[in-house]
Amino acid sequence: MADPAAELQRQLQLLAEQFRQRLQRDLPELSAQAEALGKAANEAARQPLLLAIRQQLHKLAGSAGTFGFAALGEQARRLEQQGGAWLYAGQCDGSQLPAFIADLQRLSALAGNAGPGGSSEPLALAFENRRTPLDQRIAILEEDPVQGQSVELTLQNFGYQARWYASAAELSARLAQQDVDALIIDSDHSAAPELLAGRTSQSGLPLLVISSSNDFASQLRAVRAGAVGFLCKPLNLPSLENALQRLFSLQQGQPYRVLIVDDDLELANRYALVLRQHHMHVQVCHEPSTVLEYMARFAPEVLLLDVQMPDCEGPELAQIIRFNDDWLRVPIIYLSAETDLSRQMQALLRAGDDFVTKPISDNALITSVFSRAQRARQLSNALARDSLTGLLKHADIKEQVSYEVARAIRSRRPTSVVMLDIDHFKQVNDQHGHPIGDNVIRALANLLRQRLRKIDSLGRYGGEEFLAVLPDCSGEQAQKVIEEIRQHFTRLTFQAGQQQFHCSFSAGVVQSNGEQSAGELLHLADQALYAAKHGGRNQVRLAV
Ligand SMILES: Nc1nc2c(ncn2[C@@H]2O[C@H](COP(=O)(O)OP(=O)(O)OP(=O)(O)O)[C@@H](O)[C@H]2O)c(=O)[nH]1
Repeated sequence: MADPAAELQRQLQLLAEQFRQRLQRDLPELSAQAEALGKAANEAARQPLLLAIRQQLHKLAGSAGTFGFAALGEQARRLEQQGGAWLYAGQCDGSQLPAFIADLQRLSALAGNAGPGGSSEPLALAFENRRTPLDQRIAILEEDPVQGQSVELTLQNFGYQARWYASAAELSARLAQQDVDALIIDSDHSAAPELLAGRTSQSGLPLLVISSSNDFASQLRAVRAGAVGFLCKPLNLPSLENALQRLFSLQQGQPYRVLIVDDDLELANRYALVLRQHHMHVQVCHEPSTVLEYMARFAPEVLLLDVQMPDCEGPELAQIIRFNDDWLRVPIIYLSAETDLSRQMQALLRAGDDFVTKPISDNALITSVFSRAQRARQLSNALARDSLTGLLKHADIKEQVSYEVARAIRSRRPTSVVMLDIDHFKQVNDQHGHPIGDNVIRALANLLRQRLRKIDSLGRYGGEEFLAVLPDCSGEQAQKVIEEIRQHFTRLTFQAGQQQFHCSFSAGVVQSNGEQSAGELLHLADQALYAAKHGGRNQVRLAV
C-alpha cells in the first residue's frame, strides 16, 4: 500500500500544479486588463475594468498563499485594497494609476517560485486510540471500598472493563503496563493531590476527576491535571458514563461531515484533501445554486462558505440556509479573503458563525473545522438524545420506525420492531432508590447498543421501556438476538450499598409483512410485550 504521507504530498503537488497552470492562464489575462485600464479614455470606461481586476485580485489574494505563492498573494491583496478604494471613491487616483498598472503586469514575475504551500506538520488529534466500547479499560482510584466497588461494578454493567484500586501503588503498577484507556481519580484519595499535581494536560491518558467539593479551585486543579471530566459527589454514575462516552466517541466516532462551498475549484479541492487526511468526510459544491441539494443529501455538520462568489454571495447563501429550521444547528464558517473587519462583521450579522481569513494554514483550517464540528455534534446529540441513556428520544425513535417500515415496504426486505420493558422496575426504585434504578436503565441501554448492529435504531420509548427497529432482520432472527441480550442482562449484578440484586426484562417482537403501517407494527409489538409480561415476564415473545 502507498505511504499515506507520500500520497498526500503527491496529491498536494498535483493541486499546486493545477493552480500554477491556472496562473499561467489568469495572470496574462490580468495583465491585458491592466493594459486596457491604462488606455481607457475616461473614468466611466475605467470603473468596470477596475471591478473585474479587483475580483481577480481578490481570488488570488485568498488562494495564492495556500499553494505556496506567498509573495504573489500578498501583492495581490495590496493591489486589491488599492483598487477597492478607487472603486469605493468612484474614481482612480491618476498619479498612482501607472504604478498600479505596472505592478499588475509584474505579478507574473512573482508566480515563478512557489514555496511548500500550506503547512504539512501533522496535527495531534485523538484518533490513535480506537478500541470498541466493550473492551475499553478503565482504572479507578478510590479509597472508599463501597464506592470503589460500586463504580467498578456499575461500569462493568455498562460494558467497560473497569478495575478499582484502593492504593496508589497498585494503580501505578497497573498504569506501568500501559493497558488502560481512561483513568478515574477520586481527588479525596490521600494520594490524589500528589498524583494530580504530577500530571499535566499533556499527560496522555484521559482523566476524569471525582470530588467532594465543587468549588472553582478544585475544578481548576482538575483542568491543570488534564482532566476531561469533573464529577461531584454524590456520584451520579450515568453522568460519569456520559463523560466517558463523550471521550470515547470523540476518539472513535464517525467522521465529521463537512461541506465546502467555493467557486474556486483548486482551492476547494485542496481544503477538501487536507480535511480528508484528518478523517473528515468532505464534499465540495462549486455552484451556490445547488447547495440546498447538498444540504439535504449530505447533511453536513459544518459548512465552509466562500464570501464572494459570482451568482450569490456567501452571506446570502447563509441566510437561505438559515430559512430552513432543520439546518439551524449547522455551524457556518466563512472562508474568505475578506480582511476588512467591518465587512466581516456585517456578514456575521446577516448569518454565519465564524470568519476565517484566506490564506489559512492547513492546521488552522483543521482546528477551526474540527472544533466547530465537535461542538455541533455534541449539541445535536444533547438535543436529540435522551440524557440518561444517550439513545434516541420517544419522538425520534418513532420517526425512525416509520422511516424503516416505509423502506421495508419499498425494498420488500424483512424488518423487525422490538418493544422491551424492564420487569418490576417500580420495585427496584422503591427498594433501592431512583439513582440505582437509573443505573439499571443505563446498563440495559448500553447492552442493547453494544449488541445491536450499527444499522439498527434504538430509542428510549418511555421510563423503563425501549424501542428498536432492526432492518433486514426477520422476526426469528430478532427474537434470537434479543433473547441473548435478555440472558446476558439477567446475569448482571447490580449493587445498592451493601446489597446486590438482579433484573430482567420482557420483550415483544414483530416482523413487518410489508403491508402494515408503523403504527400497526408498534401495536403488535406492544401486544407481544404484554403477552410476555402476562406469561411470567423475563422472556421474549414473537407476535403471531
Ligand atoms: N429510576 C428511574 N425510574 C423510572 C424512570 N422512568 C420511569 N421510572 C419508573 O419506572 C416504574 C415503572 O413501573 P410500572 O410501569 O408500574 O411497571 P413495573 O414495575 O416495571 O412492572 P412490570 O412492567 O409490570 O413488570 C415507575 O416506578 C416509574 O417511576 C427513570 O428515568 N428512572
